Amino acid sequence: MDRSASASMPSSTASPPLYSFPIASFLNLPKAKELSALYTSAAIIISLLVLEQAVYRYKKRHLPGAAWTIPLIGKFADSVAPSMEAYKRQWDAGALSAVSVFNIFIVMASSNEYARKILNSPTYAEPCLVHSAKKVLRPDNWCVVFLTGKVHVDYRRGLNALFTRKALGIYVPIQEAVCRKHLTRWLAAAGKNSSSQPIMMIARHLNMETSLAVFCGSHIPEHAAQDINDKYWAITQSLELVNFPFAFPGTKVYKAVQARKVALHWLELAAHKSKIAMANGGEPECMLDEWVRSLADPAYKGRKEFSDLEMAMVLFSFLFASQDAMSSGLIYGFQHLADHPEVLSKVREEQERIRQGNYLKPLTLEMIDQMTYLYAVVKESMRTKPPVLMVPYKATRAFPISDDYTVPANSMVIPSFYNSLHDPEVYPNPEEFIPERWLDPNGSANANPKNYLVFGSGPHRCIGLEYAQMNIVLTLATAAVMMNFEHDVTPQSHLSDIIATIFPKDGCRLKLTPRTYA
Ligand code: HEM
Repeated sequence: MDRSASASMPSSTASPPLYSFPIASFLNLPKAKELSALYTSAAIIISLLVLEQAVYRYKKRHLPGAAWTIPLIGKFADSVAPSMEAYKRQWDAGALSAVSVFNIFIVMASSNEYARKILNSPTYAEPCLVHSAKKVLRPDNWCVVFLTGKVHVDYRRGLNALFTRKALGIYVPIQEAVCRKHLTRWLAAAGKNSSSQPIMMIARHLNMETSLAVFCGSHIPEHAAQDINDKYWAITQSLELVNFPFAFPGTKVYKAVQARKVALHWLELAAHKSKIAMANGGEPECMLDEWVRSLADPAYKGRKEFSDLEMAMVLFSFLFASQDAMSSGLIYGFQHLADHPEVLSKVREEQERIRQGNYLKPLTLEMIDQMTYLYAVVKESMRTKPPVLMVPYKATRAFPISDDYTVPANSMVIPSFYNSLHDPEVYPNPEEFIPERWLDPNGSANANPKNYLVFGSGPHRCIGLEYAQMNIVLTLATAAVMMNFEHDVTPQSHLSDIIATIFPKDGCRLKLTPRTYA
């Protein structure tokens, strides 16, 4: 007898089978009270959804943009995986266009006129960091981007001492030493592996170590710079337009906050050491020293006391503002030079002339000033591939941006730089990389400086722009004399990834070999 079969099939007269359910209750209709609650909830939800659409349409008025917004999330999907193609479609839709993400109403400004108007209207609009950026920078950080009006002007004035020509002159040997160390390492690695390698992460590392050495000199140990670099990628990755709202362990913002803690720890220690060194009569050897020295200058009128933590927070905000933008500028600089051998050979001719054949002679700011052609290369490289595509601002009150449109108060308003930098009237053949356009003082590129929005415009214009350009020039000059670089072009080389700033999708694969006379 098959006992197992009988055991598994309970008879209908025994206890009720496990799969039976109360048929009677299933057939029961919901009670009237429950029904009414159901209808009320449905009515509220439908009204809210209709209201959401009505508010969107009311704010958008005649601006181009989707006629309806996707309920609740809007264009969330586009902001999670941003692409150049989607942005270009939005910019080309109109000089002003509308979009909504999570019910945040956003006006995108793509023309030069409107982009500049936003950047130069501090009474109507101010920079607004994405949610994650505030958490990463610390909400109590009083860095420049959070300030407005007179406090902002005074604060910036106090930091000007860090970017004077005297200060830049102090930074040059530091930058050159780090650059040579890293490029030598790149060449050593290339010597062991003859295939091309992406320079994306090694260029970011070079940039990070340069920044930390310029900011802190010998007040930060080399292993700390390595530690900060290793963790910094978490910060870059957290800079999405929309993040999970709470920094729970495991989230991108949580990891970024941990990385910031490590960086602030080392920067605070460096500020402490710099104060001691300057108090003992030391000569300024880095940005921190120059800052401490300028505060002690009897001619200096601003606030004199800054705690170690306050100084660390300023330096961290510099890192935050520059690490991704500088790396993008640097990597595209390499890619453009490798793709245009005729430009690279002109760069080398210029180096030969300035260095008078002595490639080991230390660089000075005066020598860098003479690199006119390389400066044109860097300017053109960032025009064609602007590291920062746009900066989010917030309308602090109703902002009459044009004759027929007023941005509603509390909307996000985003000036985009791409169309200004690719305007064919100002830059004929705008997609082409032509450094020569910057060499003619009367040419249309130089005659229209207001189109060059790579570093923004107005009261929040980049504070580090001269240092930034000088650093990219210095790095490319050193690379041009130390190494040959050949671009391994892949189908993704000329597509851009947007990871806070823009990068070649394949990470820019270069094959490096040493130049014999460097
Ligand atoms: C290629 C490199 C860089 C690019 C493309 C770049 C671009 C920008 C842009 C577009 C802005 C916003 C301007 C505006 O709202 O009008 C900005 C602001 C800023 N940048 Fe840069 N930047 C670069 C490097 C640097 C460096 C090296 C530093 C510091 C060492 C720096 C520090 C800052 C600061 C502190 C602000 C905020 C200024 C304020 O709110 O007053 N940036 N940058």
